[in-house]
Amino acid sequence: MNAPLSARSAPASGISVTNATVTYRNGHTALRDASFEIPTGTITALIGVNGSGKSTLFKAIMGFVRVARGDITVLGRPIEAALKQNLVAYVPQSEDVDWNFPVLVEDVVMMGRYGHMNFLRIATARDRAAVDAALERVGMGAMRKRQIGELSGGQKKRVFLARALAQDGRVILLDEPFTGVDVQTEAAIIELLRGLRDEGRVMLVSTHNLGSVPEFCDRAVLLNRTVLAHGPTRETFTQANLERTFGGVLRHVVLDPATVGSGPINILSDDESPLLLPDPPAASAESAEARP
Ligand SMILES: Nc1ncnc2c1ncn2[C@@H]1O[C@H](COP(=O)(O)OP(=O)(O)OP(=O)(O)O)[C@@H](O)[C@H]1O
Repeated sequence: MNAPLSARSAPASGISVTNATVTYRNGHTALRDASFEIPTGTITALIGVNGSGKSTLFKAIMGFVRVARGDITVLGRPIEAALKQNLVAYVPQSEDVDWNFPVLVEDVVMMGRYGHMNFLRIATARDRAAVDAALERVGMGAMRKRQIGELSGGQKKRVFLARALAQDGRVILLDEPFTGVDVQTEAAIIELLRGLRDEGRVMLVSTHNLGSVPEFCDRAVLLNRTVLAHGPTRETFTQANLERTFGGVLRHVVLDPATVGSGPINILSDDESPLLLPDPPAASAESAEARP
C-alpha cells in the first residue's frame, strides 16, 4: 500500500506535461506540443470540444498510447515508474466499459487492488478492508453483490470511483464523471473529490458541465488538440478563453437586465450545465443574443 499522504511530504508537482505530442496509428495527431503543470492537492478541470484530445491525454498519462514527442511526469516520476507504483487511478468514460461483462460490484472495486497483490492475486485482509472502505465512501456498500451491468449510470460511476479509491491512487483521472448522472450524484461526487483533494491527491477531471467548474475546480486546462490555456480557474476560465476553446460550438446568451432584474447575465453553455457570468464585458450588452 502507498505510504500515507501528507501535505508536507507531498511533492509540489502532481502532473507535468511538456510539449507532449500523440499521433495515432492512422496518422491523426490528436495532441500537439501540449504543456501544463498541475500541483498536488488540487482539482483541475480538463475542458474542450468533442475530439479536442481529452481522452487522448488521459490515455497518454496512463501509458495506453505512446507519446511520440515531449515528456509526461507524475509526482516527479516518469509515467512508467508512477504506474508501476500504482500512483495513478483512472475512472473511464462509461462508453469505454463493457457493461455486459458478468462481474459483481465488489469484484470491480477489488480490481483496484490488483496492482498491490502478487501474481496469484489472492486478496489479503488489507485488500478486503480497502474495498469495504471504498464502497462505503461512495455509498455503494449495500449493492456490492449486484452485477455491475444491473446498476444505473450514476451507480456505475460510483463503483468506478470506488475502484480508484481502493487502488489508493494519488493521481486520479476522471473522464467525464458527471455525464448522465443526476444533480444529487454530481454533488456527492464533487464532495468526494474535495475530500480527496484535502488528502493531498491530484484530480484531473474532464467535463462538459462548464457551470460546475468554478464551483469545485481550483484549476483548468483548456484544450483543443493543444493546450490553449492553463492555470488557476479564476484566471483561466474566462469568457475570452472559453470562446477560443469552443469556437462556434459554445452557446452564448446574454439575458436582458430588464428581464432578470439586475445587471446583464452572460450564459455560456457547452452542454447540460451552463456557466453564468453576472458581470459580462460591455461589448455584448444587447438583449437575448444567441449564437448556435
Ligand atoms: N484510436 C484512435 N485512432 C485514431 N484516432 C483516434 C483514436 N482515438 C481517438 N482518435 C481521434 O483523436 C481525436 C481526439 O479524440 P479524443 O477521444 O481524445 O477526444 P475527446 O476530447 O476526449 O472527445 P470527447 O469529448 O468526445 O470525449 C479525435 O479526432 C478522434 O477521432
